[in-house]
Amino acid sequence: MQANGNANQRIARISAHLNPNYLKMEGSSGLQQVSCRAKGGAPGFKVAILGAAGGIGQPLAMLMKMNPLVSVLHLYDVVNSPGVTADISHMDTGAVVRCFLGQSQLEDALIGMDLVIIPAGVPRKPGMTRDDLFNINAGIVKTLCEGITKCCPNAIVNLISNPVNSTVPIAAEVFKKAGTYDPKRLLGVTMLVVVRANTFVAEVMGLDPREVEVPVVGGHAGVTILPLLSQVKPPCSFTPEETDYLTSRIQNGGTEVVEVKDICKSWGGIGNTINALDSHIKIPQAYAAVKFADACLRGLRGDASVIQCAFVASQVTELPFFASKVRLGRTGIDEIYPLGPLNEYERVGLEKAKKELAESIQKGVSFIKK
Ligand SMILES: NC(=O)c1ccc[n+]([C@@H]2O[C@H](COP(=O)([O-])OP(=O)(O)OC[C@H]3O[C@@H](n4cnc5c(N)ncnc54)[C@H](O)[C@@H]3O)[C@@H](O)[C@H]2O)c1
Ligand SMILES: O=C(O)C[C@H](O)C(=O)O
Repeated sequence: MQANGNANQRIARISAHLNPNYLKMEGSSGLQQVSCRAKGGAPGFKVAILGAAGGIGQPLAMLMKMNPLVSVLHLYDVVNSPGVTADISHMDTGAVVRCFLGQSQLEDALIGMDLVIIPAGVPRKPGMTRDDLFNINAGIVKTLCEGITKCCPNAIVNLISNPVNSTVPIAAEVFKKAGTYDPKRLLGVTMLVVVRANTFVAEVMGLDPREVEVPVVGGHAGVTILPLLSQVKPPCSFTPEETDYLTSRIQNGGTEVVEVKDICKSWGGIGNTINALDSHIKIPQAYAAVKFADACLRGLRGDASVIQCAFVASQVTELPFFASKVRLGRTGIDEIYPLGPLNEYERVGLEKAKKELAESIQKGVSFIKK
C-alpha cells in the first residue's frame, strides 16, 4: 500500500492515463476533473466512437486504432468504456486512445473531432424489426447529435444506430434546429448490406468477393434495401431464381445473423464454459463500419474517386433521404450519383422501398418536430 499509494491515488493514475479529463490534482485526496484536449502523437484525423463499449463499438474501436489515418481516437460510452480503452490503448499503433464515460463527458469526447461514428443504442433481438428499436434509439441519437452541434459541428457523422432510415432524419432535424446542418456531412451507414451483397453475389457466381461491386440503394431495413443486380461489376446475368434468392438474402442478412446467433446461444456453452455469443461482439458489422469510415477519412484527406453507398439527404428520388452511391471528398459528400437504368424487377422493388422509407423518414422528422 505504501509503495503504490492509496486506492484513490491508484485510481487517479489509471484514470489520468485513460482519460485526460481526470487528472490527480496535487494535494487532493480524490479525483478532480479538469479540462484537457487529447493530443495525438502522429498526424492524422481525430475520430470519436459513441457507443464504443458495445458489440460493434469494441471491434470498431480496435480497427480504427489500426487505421493509419487516425491520430486520436476518443471512445465514449455510458458504461464500460474504461475497460475497452485500457485494452485498445495497449495496441502499438499510432492513434492515441482516450476514454470518456457517461453523459457528463460527452462534450469533452466530441471537442475537435473530424469524424464521429455512432453505434450507440440497443440492437435487435429475434422477432424484432429495426423499427422496433426506434423508441429507445431515437432519444439516444438525439442527445448525441445535440452534443455534436455544440462541440464539433463541422465533423463528418457516420450514423450506425438503427433504425438508420429514421435516425438519419432525426440527426438532420437536430442539426437544423441548432443551425449547424450540412447535409454533406451526415451519412447513414449502409455499407454492411453492400459487403453482404458483394459476398453473396460472389458465392453464386463463383467470383472473388473483392472483385465484386453491387450497388445497394434505398435504405437499411427489409424491403428498403434494394440491390441493383443489373448493375453488378463485373457484369453478371442472373436467372429469375438467382435474382429472387440474392435479393431476399441481401434484404434479410441482418435478420439471418440475429436469428442464427440466438439459436447458437440457446445451445449454451460446453460444460461450464461461458458462451462467447453472450458478448454479442459484431465483427463483420464493425468491419463494414470501418470500411466506410476509412472511405470518409480518405475523402477528407483529398483522395480522388472515393465512392461508396450511403443513406444521405438526396434528390435522387422524391424522398428527402435515400441511399445511393456517393463520392466522398474534403468536406463530406461531393457528389450523389443517380440510380442509373433499372430493370423491371428493380423498378417494382424501388416502389416498395420508397413507400416504407417515406414512413420511416417521416417518423424520424416528427420525433424532433413534435
Ligand atoms: N447500420 C448498420 O449496419 C448496423 C449494423 C449492426 C448494428 N447496428 C445498430 O447499431 C446499434 C448498436 O448495436 P450493438 O450490437 O453494438 O449494440 P450493443 O448493445 O452491444 O452496444 C450498444 C452500446 O451503446 C451504448 N449506449 C447506450 N446508450 C448510450 C448513450 N446514450 N450514449 C452512448 N452510448 C450508449 C451501450 O452502453 C452499448 O455499449 C444498434 O442499434 C444496432 O441495431 C447497425
Ligand atoms: O440487422 C440488424 O439489426 C443489425 C444491422 O442493421 C445488420 O444489418 O446486421
